[in-house]
Amino acid sequence: MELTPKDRLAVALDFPSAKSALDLVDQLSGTCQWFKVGMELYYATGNAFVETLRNRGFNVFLDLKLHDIPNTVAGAIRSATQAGASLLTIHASGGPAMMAAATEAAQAPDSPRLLAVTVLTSMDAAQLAAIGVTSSPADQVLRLAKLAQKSGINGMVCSPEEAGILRSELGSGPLLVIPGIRPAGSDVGDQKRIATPTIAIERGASMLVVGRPITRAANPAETAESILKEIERASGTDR
Ligand SMILES: O=C(O)c1cc(=O)[nH]c(=O)n1[C@@H]1O[C@H](COP(=O)(O)O)[C@@H](O)[C@H]1O
Repeated sequence: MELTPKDRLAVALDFPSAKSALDLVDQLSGTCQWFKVGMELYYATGNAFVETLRNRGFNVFLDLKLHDIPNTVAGAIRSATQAGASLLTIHASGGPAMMAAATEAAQAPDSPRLLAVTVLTSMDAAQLAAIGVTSSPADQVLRLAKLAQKSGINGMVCSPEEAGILRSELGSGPLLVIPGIRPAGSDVGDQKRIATPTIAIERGASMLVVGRPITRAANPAETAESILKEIERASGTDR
């Protein structure tokens, strides 16, 4: 996937209705090219909202984080494909059989490209230990990312902390999509493994996912513009 600087920022539309999401989209149109539709908005609006964004010329990242038995995930991917999203997330922790079934279900030319979510950026070592994972977040991310790659999934979601290790271990092929982005001085909120846009890009991120630092900013378009400038500066020095 060829990425222009504008393609390297996806704004997370974590809103409860089409109206509130479109209010923000209107403010960002002209600045941003990619929007992420996650569970909150998708459960409220379904494929219709994805189609609305497509009709306005935007690229859609459908973040459904599918995690179920292989047959169910494959069916969900076929249903979601009808919406016209370019990217779709599944949980790598669903395991290799689930990821293989997902790959198989996303072979149509109009299928979204799949991204395997490794370890949520809201989790730290203590949260992982609480669910019985005693590896460090970085080791667990790498394990899941390698499994995803073997299952035919060539895009991963991880935190900025692991972007560098995944880029060096997996090579230049995978699309590394990085949430947990916090421009200097912004609220951390519920995120645990975070970094600035510059650090994430320098570590090899393909695309950054930014929600609240933009959607809750006093001037979302200005904030998005300054993040895009930061991405451009950082990519100029790195890739
Ligand atoms: O798959 C994701 O996009 C995702 C994975 C992850 O590990 N962490 C994570 O925060 N996200 C999403 O990225 C966005 C981050 O939002 P902010 O924390 O508001 O910037 C949210 O929409 C999350 O659902």
